[in-house]
Amino acid sequence: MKKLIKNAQLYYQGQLTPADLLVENGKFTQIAEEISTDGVQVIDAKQRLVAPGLIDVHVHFREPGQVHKETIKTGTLASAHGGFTTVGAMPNVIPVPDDTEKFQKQLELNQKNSLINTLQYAPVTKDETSDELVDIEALDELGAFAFSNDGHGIMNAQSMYSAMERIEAIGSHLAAHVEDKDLFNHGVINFGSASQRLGLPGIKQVAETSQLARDLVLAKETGVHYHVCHISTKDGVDLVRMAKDAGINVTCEVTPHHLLLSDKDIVTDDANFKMNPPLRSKKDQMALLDGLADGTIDMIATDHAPHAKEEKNQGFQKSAFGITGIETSFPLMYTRLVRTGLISLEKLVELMAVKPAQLFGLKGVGTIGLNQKADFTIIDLNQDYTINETNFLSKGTNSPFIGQSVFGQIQATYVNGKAVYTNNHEE
Ligand SMILES: NC(=O)N[C@@H](CC(=O)O)C(=O)O
Ligand SMILES: [Zn+2]
Ligand SMILES: [Zn+2]
Repeated sequence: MKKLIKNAQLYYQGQLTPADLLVENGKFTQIAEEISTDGVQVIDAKQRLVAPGLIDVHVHFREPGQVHKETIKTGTLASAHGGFTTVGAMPNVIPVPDDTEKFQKQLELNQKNSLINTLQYAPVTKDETSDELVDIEALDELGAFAFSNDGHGIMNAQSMYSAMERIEAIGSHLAAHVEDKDLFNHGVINFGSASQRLGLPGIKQVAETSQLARDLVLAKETGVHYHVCHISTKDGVDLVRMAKDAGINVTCEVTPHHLLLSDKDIVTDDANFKMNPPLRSKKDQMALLDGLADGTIDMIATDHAPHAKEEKNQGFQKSAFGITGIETSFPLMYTRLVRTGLISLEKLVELMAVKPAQLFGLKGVGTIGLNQKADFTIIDLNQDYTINETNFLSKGTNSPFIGQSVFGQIQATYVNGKAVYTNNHEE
């Protein structure tokens, strides 16, 4: 089945350009200023942005184990609704896929239930909490996207060192949730004025930065591609900047919420603002924006971490860490970073598609190109709407951005040339 996308404002080879695109057998077979062919289905993009399908290297689907929070089906539908066609799913499901049998089962589940490309992280250690490494080579062989113990820091330096050596040897990637468990203690909110004001136990910044500093030294020694998950502090950004200057093979991601909010925004005991790492100080937030602008931060990732309502309506002390995020990421980033002039639209597409693909070595995604598979999204940059709980296709509806007005509504998302989400009846 052929499809002709007419009147696109296309992101192509780093630039925005008016174009038509022909899709045949799931691939782009022609990209030109004007294409006319008969007997094809025509989709009028109406001068809207046509971007490569967005890529999020950090999401949590909760299947198996906690399907009341999210399933692979609802998570991937929510992703498509957010303009995403490729995601990296973290392995903190139950059971953790920490051997070849469980990993194979996880891949099969993903395959069976995903509407988009779901890439699967393998854990670094057994159960994500032990010091014992998984069979890194075997899980890589099965198709692990990368390795991460997300949700937990890797406390044992020897385990981290060996993991890095082995992951480097196979050319894979290590994505680190940097958190020193002892320094983190029982905190629920950033340590500082907000924790004091609300009388809640604080999470010290050094819980993040001390482990990050250790890891950067180990990464230098081993040469591994070391990726920092959800960086949240000024000191963290400074460390990554120094490490990059020193030639260490490090990349990092930041979430929309850490870029747009600080602990000042937490005015009541509302767990829509509870996530790990926590929202930091205004100074940290500004440093993240600087790090994004100067290239220290390589990409935006949502850390989409859905939970059930009852798990999020119990205040900071008792609610779960994590918020829904994949559906609001593009509109928020576009509205708050591009429309305000902080970054260009081209740069945003780089941060949300091009760079994640490039830095994680993903072939054939993250850009639009001839004979490449047709993974793309159509976005109306001039359509505004209000984020509210009923918009979400994810089972998780807890967001600190509810009530906010945003531009950049996703009109449709295509994977292999097939619509996996459309907000109207054009297809
Ligand atoms: N970010 C969170 O607050 N929670 C994540 C775990 C994680 O990303 O560390 C989760 O799995 O719920
Ligand atoms: Zn994490
Ligand atoms: Zn996470």
